[in-house]
Amino acid sequence: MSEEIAPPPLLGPSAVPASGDRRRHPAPAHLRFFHGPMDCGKSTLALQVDHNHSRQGRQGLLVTQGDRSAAPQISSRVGLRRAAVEIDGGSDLRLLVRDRWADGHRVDYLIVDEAQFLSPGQVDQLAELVDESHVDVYAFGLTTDFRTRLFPGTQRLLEVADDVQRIQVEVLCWCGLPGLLNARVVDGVMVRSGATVVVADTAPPELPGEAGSSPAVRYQVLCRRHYVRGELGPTAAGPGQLALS
Ligand SMILES: Nc1ncnc2c1ncn2[C@@H]1O[C@H](COP(=O)(O)OP(=O)(O)O)[C@@H](O)[C@H]1O
Ligand SMILES: Cc1cn([C@H]2C[C@H](O)[C@@H](COP(=O)(O)O)O2)c(=O)[nH]c1=O
Repeated sequence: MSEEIAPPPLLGPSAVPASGDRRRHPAPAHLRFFHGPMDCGKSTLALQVDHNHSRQGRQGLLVTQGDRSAAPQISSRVGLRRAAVEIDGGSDLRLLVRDRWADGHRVDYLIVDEAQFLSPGQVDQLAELVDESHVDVYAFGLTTDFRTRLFPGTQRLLEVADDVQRIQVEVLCWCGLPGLLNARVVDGVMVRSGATVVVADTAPPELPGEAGSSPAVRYQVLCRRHYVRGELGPTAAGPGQLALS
C-alpha cells in the first residue's frame, strides 16, 4: 500500500462529525465487500446503501466500471439508476477523492460497483482511503468469472476487506436450485475460454418466433451441476451446447 494521501483539514470527513466529536474519537471507517453471481442484486444494494447514507446527510461518491448500460452510472435491473464516475484500470481512487476535496466537496463514503474489475492495487487504494482518510468504502462485485475463478479485484477484496458478505438473494438456475456460477454464452453456446472481461447482460434466449435478435454474448447463472455439464436448460437451443474449447 503506497503513498499516503491525507484529506485537507477542513474538508476531510473527520472535520465534519456526524455525531459527537469525531476529531478526538474518530469512528473507525470500514471497507465492506458484498459479492455474488450476476443478477443477485448487487447494484440494487449499492444504490440502497447510497440512499440510506445520503438521507442522513452524508456525502457519497459513486464509481463504476463498465456498467451494462454503457453509461457512466450504476444501474439496477429493478429500475433504479444513479450517475457515477466511470473509472478504468489506470484510475487512482485516492486522487479521485482528493480532487473532490480540492473542489470543496465532502466525501464521507465511496460506493464502488463492478468491483470485480478493480486491480489489486486499486483495492489497496480503497483500503488506504479507509485507514488514512476515514472514508467508508462499500464495494459490490462478482465473486467468480465465467471460468469459476475469482476475479483479481474480488480476490484482493476478500483478502483485505473488514467485512465480507455473500448477497443473500438467490438467483435460480433453470432447474430451480440456487445458481452461483456465471456461464458465458456466445451465439447460444456455453464457452469456457476467452477474455476475462466481456461486458454483457443476462437477457434470456428468445423463444422461437419472437421478434428481434438475441445478443451474441450473454451470461446465464447456473447451479454447479449444470455449469459442469454445460446444460443451459430447456429454453436454450437444445442439448449439446457446450463448447469444449
Ligand atoms: N421486474 C422485477 N421485479 C422485481 N424484482 C426484479 C425485477 N427485475 C429484476 N428484479 C430483481 O433484481 C435483481 C437484479 O438486480 P441487479 O442489482 O441488477 O443485480 P446485479 O447488480 O447483481 O447484477 C434480480 O435478481 C431480481 O431479484
Ligand atoms: C461472469 C463475467 C461477467 N462479466 C461482466 C458481465 C457484466 O457486464 C458484468 C457483471 O454485471 P452484473 O452487474 O453483475 O450483472 O461483468 C465479465 O466481464 N466476465 C465474466 O467472466
